[in-house]
Amino acid sequence: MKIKVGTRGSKLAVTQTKQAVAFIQNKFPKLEVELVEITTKGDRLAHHSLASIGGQGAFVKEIEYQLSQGNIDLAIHSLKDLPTIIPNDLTIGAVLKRENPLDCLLFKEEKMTLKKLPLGAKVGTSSLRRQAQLLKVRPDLEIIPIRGNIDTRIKKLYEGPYDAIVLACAGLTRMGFLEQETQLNYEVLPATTCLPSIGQGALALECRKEDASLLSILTEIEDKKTRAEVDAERSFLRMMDGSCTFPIGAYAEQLETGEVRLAGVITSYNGTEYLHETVTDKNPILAGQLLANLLKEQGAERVIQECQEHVRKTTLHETTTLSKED
Ligand SMILES: NCc1[nH]cc(CCC(=O)O)c1CC(=O)O
Repeated sequence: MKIKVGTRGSKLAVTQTKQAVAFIQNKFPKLEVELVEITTKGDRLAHHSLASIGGQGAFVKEIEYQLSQGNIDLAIHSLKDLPTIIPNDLTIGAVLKRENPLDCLLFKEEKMTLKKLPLGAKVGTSSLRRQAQLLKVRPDLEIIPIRGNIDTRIKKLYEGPYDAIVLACAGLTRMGFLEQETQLNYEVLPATTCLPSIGQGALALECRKEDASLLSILTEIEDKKTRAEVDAERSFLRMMDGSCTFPIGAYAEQLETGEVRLAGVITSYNGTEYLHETVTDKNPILAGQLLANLLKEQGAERVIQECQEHVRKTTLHETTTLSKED
């Protein structure tokens, strides 16, 4: 059997596609794979704001189109970039065992930590979720937008106005940036400080629903624990209407009992309003729904609406805007 695997051209996308393909071929050595590079609107317009090019979905839509058309058979995405609702003819055939799901602060200076950053230090992120959770513990920080792929952002840390930037551990690890010889100065942000983006650290393997032969392979390589965890996180996001722009984070962990413990956060843009809850349930989808309902009871919808109004007001005259995720 031979399949075409689509990937974006960014270094991270190519790296993680190759890692996933190697993993599949290790279990199915007879599977032949051809890599097809797809340039998305999001990649071509990397210097524009995400909101102006159609949000995070812009990276995904063109790849899904090629999948639906049959030009490729498999797409490998960072799950956190994949909207909770995907086209009807497509499905997530497998999720792979996830990397460290947490966020990471990279510092310009050696031996720096979040606690030790000087008053008013400049932190680069275009993610409202990261901004809000950082400002909750350090209201004095100055948040400055930053875009571009991982390499570009690390370069900007050293060449730009930033004292620190925030990136996901997973991408940094896959690209080898957290190995000792790179000598980057970093601190992993614990879930108690910064809940990650829904699905962060996991790779999703998307294919056509009707592609039974590929689906049977994907079922075999699926990491069931990761699937349960991201099902819970995505169920929560779906209930909160994750297509909109507001700070939302979640982290699920499947316990030894099989139950899923799910923590979630919804905040105002600067973290002064902060709704945080944890639920545990044996059904991941239900866990997500329980959590969403708990937070709604505490006023989540008002916090979200106020945040969206703030974003609308502050981004009217700017070319660079904040997005749900960066
Ligand atoms: N939207 C950008 C993006 N999409 C996936 C990752 C890497 C982390 C992952 O796979 O979850 C990143 C970079 C980042 O947020 O630092």
